[in-house]
Amino acid sequence: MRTLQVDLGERSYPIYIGGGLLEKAGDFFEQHQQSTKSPVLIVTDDHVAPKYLPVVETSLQAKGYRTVSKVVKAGEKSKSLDVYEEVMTTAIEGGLDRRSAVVALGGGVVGDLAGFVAATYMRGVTFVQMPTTILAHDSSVGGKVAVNHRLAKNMIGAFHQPEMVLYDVDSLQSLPPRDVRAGLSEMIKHGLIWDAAFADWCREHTADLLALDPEALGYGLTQGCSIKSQVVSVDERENGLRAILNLGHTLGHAIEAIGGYGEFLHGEAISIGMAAAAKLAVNRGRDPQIYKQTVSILSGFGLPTAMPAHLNEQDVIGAMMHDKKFKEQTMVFILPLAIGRVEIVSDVTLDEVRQVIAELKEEGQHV
Ligand SMILES: NC(=O)c1ccc[n+]([C@@H]2O[C@H](COP(=O)([O-])OP(=O)(O)OC[C@H]3O[C@@H](n4cnc5c(N)ncnc54)[C@H](O)[C@@H]3O)[C@@H](O)[C@H]2O)c1
Ligand SMILES: O=C(O)C(=O)C[C@@H](O)[C@H](O)[C@H](O)COP(=O)(O)O
Ligand SMILES: [Zn+2]
Repeated sequence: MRTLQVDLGERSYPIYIGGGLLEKAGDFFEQHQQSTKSPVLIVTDDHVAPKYLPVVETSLQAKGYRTVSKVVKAGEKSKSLDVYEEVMTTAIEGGLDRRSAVVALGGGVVGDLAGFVAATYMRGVTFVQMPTTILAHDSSVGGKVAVNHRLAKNMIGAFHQPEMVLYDVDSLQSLPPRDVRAGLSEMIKHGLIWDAAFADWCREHTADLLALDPEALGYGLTQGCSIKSQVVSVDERENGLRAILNLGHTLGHAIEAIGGYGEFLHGEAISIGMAAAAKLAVNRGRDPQIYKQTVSILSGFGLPTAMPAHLNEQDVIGAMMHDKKFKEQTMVFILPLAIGRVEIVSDVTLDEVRQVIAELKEEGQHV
């Protein structure tokens, strides 16, 4: 097992990464929740529950915790205020008190939803992340929790750090291939924003990662979590540096929203967004190799890098204008300076965005 630490003063917490950890959930829980046996709410989805819920329930119950479970429908649509209210109802009916914990057992959807419940139930209770997707190496670390609004992603949320992240990498073996690829998109992002050598390593280990080779996965997830926690430790609430974690998200979130939170997976939309950011950087005079290399690594993983032809340019721009990063008539974009290095640029005009959308549609015709 590898252990990383997210350094945030009194809100610091460990990330445990290894095999067989869900079976030991009760032991880890006791270490972190020694003083209370208040009921625990486990939030999961209907793909994850049949596979991993019983083992977590059994492990917690064996240590004397009473558990209450809420199984939501799998998929991005469950990151909604309606489902949030349903989970709250389960928490209240289940008798959770102020010393209770909420556990997110699943991917980023369950993590963001359960985290927002933990942040707001009785004004905030303990939160534990048990990620079961590759993508969740990103979402389980850093404390951003939220649900979506019909008009814009993650619009209703909070910062609420977990007490610990228990990352059982054995669980990843049951992921469908599409979710494997989408999860690797955020792993590649961590290389593109922070560490050229790690981006290279991802490219060189494309086949191993797609095949869920345990050694490659363990290394890749540890590096991804480590980069994420280094950034978050410097800037917990996104007053500056943390914005770099948003590479590809300005456009990506718009694509997810206009796709009705289901047509495109988060990692897929972010892949298109990363290609767009690289193209924008090149249009602003950066080395054309940046775009070529970005597209090469992403497409090597089978990720999309072209703007889908059926997406209407005006709809995309309209959705982007609801984003947290829209200010007056300009957009904040994270743009690559080179592979492994990015800058935060706050003066990208809508015309530049229109041009990139058109160019990425053109690229799509050559795929
Ligand atoms: N809070 C953050 O910092 C942050 C960071 C990145 C992404 N996110 C959010 O994360 C979400 C995407 O996360 P995701 O890609 O994990 O999606 P997800 O939670 O929907 O999981 C993807 C799919 O895999 C299934 N699944 C999960 N674990 C499985 C397993 N072990 N075996 C088989 N199937 C399994 C799920 O049921 C789902 O169908 C988005 O909402 C995105 O906005 C948040
Ligand atoms: O943790 C962060 O900060 C990120 O930006 C990570 C992103 O991968 C993630 O999708 C996040 O939820 C986006 O945050 P938002 O503030 O743009 O909604
Ligand atoms: Zn993301």
